[in-house]
Amino acid sequence: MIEAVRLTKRYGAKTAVDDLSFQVRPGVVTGFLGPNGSGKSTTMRMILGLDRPTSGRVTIGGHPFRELPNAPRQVGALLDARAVHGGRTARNHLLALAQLAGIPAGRVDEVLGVVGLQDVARKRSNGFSLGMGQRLGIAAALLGDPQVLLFDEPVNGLDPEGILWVRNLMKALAAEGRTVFVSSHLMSEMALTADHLIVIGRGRLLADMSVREFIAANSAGFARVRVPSDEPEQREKLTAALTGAGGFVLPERDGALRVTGLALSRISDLAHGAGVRLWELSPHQASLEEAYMRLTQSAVDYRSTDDRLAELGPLPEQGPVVPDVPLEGWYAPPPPGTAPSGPAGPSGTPGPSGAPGPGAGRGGGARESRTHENSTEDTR
Ligand SMILES: Nc1ncnc2c1ncn2[C@@H]1O[C@H](COP(=O)(O)OP(=O)(O)OP(=O)(O)O)[C@@H](O)[C@H]1O
Repeated sequence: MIEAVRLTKRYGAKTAVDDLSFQVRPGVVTGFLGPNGSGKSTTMRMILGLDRPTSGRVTIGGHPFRELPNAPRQVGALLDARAVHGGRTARNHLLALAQLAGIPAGRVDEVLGVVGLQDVARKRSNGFSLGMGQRLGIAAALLGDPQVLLFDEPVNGLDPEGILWVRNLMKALAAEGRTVFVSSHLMSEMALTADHLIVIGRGRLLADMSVREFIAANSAGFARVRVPSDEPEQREKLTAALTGAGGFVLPERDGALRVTGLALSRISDLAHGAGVRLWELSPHQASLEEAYMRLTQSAVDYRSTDDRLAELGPLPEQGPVVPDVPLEGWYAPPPPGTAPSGPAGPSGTPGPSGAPGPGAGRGGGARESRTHENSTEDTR
């Protein structure tokens, strides 16, 4: 188990990690999520004894990393896949690491096979693609057959097949009872890989819960309403009626209206009262990616000026909604046969949802919201 207690790291005036306490348990994949610059890598570096905490502590199996006997055989990590001596072949790189850690050479060929690099084992790694470099980094992490594994953004640069492979590998390692801690800035990927989530923003803990609890605590139901496409004035009329009744209305890109704060029956009555014909009135559940972006939106350092998330307004107050069928993206209609029938929330929108579908997440997370980088902070 990894345990952080009031972990804090300051670089001059910058607080990269702020009073962070959490536990990472064996047997499950724990996703470590946060927008760019939220302190994930700094936390991982402190777990691995590469950075000293300003205050607080972090231990693995009860010991600080530097005090672990034979650490490479207990803890494996992928931090920066580019940190490889490019002049060496993949096999020689791993052999050097194995020798340092007293690991038998036979294990090198084993892990090369596990990561699928056996055919290029005798090629110099400076000719490797980013994805091959990631695989080599993962091979290095697996070398000591460790019980505790840390992966910092392991799917960076991987193609869809590689991403699936990493996902399955993480799950298999956890199923063997290992502690698997994986950072990412993409909720959509973590939702498919992790069982448990630790979410941070600006170095502070925002959430520490299972994926299922995360959805329940953070997602919100909404209604999608559509008027005939050739009657824009009807849309205006309906918007005025819904807003007047206390609803929050957001126009979607395809002409539909996204409504929160009003029950479906109330929306229907208001439309009828205003003499507006409806082509669609359907309940939806916000995507997991959106829930994540809502949670972290005040903790994002860099934001695009064209950020429609900011227009969404606050989450309507409601009890937890635990979804049980896959979510669709923001603008997709519900899949056939998933018309919900459960109890309605305050907005009258029972929740067809669950893990995000392929369309979940508009724009794929905070990285794409970045318009400029504060290079004075990136002094590593
Ligand atoms: N050595 C350093 N000196 C000064 N500031 C640093 C140093 N390392 C990290 N920081 C700052 O601390 C903050 C957290 O950085 P960190 O790399 O841990 O975030 P991250 O969540 O891993 O981000 P990303 O997803 O972009 O990799 C950032 O503002 C970063 O600029």
